[in-house]
Amino acid sequence: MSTGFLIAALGFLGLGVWVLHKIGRALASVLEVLAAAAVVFVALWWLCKAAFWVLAQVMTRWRTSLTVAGIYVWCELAGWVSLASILGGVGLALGVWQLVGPVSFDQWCWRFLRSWWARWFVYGRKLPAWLHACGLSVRDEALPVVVNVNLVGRRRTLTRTSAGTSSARTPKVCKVRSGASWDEVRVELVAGQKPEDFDEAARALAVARKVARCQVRELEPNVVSVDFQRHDRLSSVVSCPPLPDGAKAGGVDLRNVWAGRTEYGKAWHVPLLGAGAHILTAGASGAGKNSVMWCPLVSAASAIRSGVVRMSGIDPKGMELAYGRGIFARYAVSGKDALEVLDGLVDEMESRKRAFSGRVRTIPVSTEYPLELLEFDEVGALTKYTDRKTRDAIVERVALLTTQGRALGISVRGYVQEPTKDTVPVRELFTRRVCLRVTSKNHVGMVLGDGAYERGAWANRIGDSEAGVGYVWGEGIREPLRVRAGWVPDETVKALEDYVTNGGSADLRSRVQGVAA
Ligand SMILES: Nc1ncnc2c1ncn2[C@@H]1O[C@H](COP(=O)(O)OP(=O)(O)OP(=O)(O)O)[C@@H](O)[C@H]1O
Repeated sequence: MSTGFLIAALGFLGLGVWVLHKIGRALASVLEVLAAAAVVFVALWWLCKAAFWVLAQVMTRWRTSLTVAGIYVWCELAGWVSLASILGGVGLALGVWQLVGPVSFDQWCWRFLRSWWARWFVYGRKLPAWLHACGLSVRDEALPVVVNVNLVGRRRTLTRTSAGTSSARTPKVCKVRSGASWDEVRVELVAGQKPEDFDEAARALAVARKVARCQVRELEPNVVSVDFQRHDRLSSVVSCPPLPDGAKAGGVDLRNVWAGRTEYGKAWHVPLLGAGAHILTAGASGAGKNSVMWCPLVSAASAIRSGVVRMSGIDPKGMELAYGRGIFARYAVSGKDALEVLDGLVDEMESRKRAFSGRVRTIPVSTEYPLELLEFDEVGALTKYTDRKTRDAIVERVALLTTQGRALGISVRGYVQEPTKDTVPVRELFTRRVCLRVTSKNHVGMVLGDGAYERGAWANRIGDSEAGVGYVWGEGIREPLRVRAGWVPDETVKALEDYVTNGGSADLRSRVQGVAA
């Protein structure tokens, strides 16, 4: 009995082991199939991703793709030695070009290479991290919750994905243009951002890039250009143009008169006539207001000499314009005389209105109806520090001329040290403003308008040695532009006076009297 039971038990046990063995083998082969399928699936997934990435690169970076394809085809057909020798030859030719004509080399070749390099190796790689560090990324608070289940420790944890840059959306770098001194990086904003956010972060971005200046320009509602200044092109003095040779004096475009250079290495032109011609220049003592005044006059010398421009000057200090007194047909030092000059201009304006009303919308300037250009130095001396009656009368006349003079060929250019509303109550009426070195950050906004400082017009940080450097903003200019006025030495002012008055033989005052008569 016990032997039979033992045999039966052993039989069952054997059967059980055999069944388990079969089940184990079946499970193992199922798992094997599943693992193989998973490997194939993952491999296919990565393959598709890689193919998609390559396709995207070819589509979006077609120049790089073409270059790579070209190099590959060349190596296949002609071998790498010929390619290397040709590249070496091209490099040598470029080196010679750089030595012989650095300006044309930069303009036609180097800036494209530099832009390409900056796009891929500087801004493409580093800008997202700088933007994130400067608070210019949008953190996605609705990140997916990841559930970590630990079977061994029977513990479950809920976590969000990491909070680094990968969890935040940063603006996309669209294009980089690298000029001689500025890199202009065009970025596309992400939803939730506005251009003003970039304005506020401009200084932090400059620090991140380790440059002195960063300026933000709004190009489209969702695209801004973040400009980094690599070199200061305005660090050395800009010379004013030579006076024309009397006999060869050509016509002057009074809407576009050379006044200095911009930080982009281009010429800075100012209008003396038409849109943007009423210019207010503010700057602390010694900031270089006089070069902003004299340089365009030197450029327009032939037009002043020929009588197409008639100059008026108000010079409360009696020193600055007095140095070139001969070029001014009307001139005043005291408040009473200033009022007389302004009245003369207002009368001229009224007579032009009568002569042209209903016939033209903008009068053509000529020797008969010249551009009346008023240079009003130290505006504050007469609009704040005189008796109330004179002050009010002066402010009223200046307001009349700046609001109505444009179409009638009358322009006013004012200069002031302290740009507060008390000192220049009519400052808003000047259509274009220049802010040279000022003593306080608040003055920048007072001169150039709200938001100018945030947009990079840091006129309070201009150094004492940078006389003539300033920012221009106003009608016709989208963003504050850093410029340096051409430096006009005393002897050039004298030469200008000599040129305009034809060696002192022309009495410009008679032109006013002639018209009045
Ligand atoms: N564009 C310039 N480039 C280089 N140096 C300049 C320039 N303009 C002026 N300077 C230098 O700065 C000095 C002061 O200039 P300027 O007399 O024009 O200042 P300002 O602003 O008119 O001062 P103030 O209001 O006291 O008359 C000049 O004597 C000259 O040495």
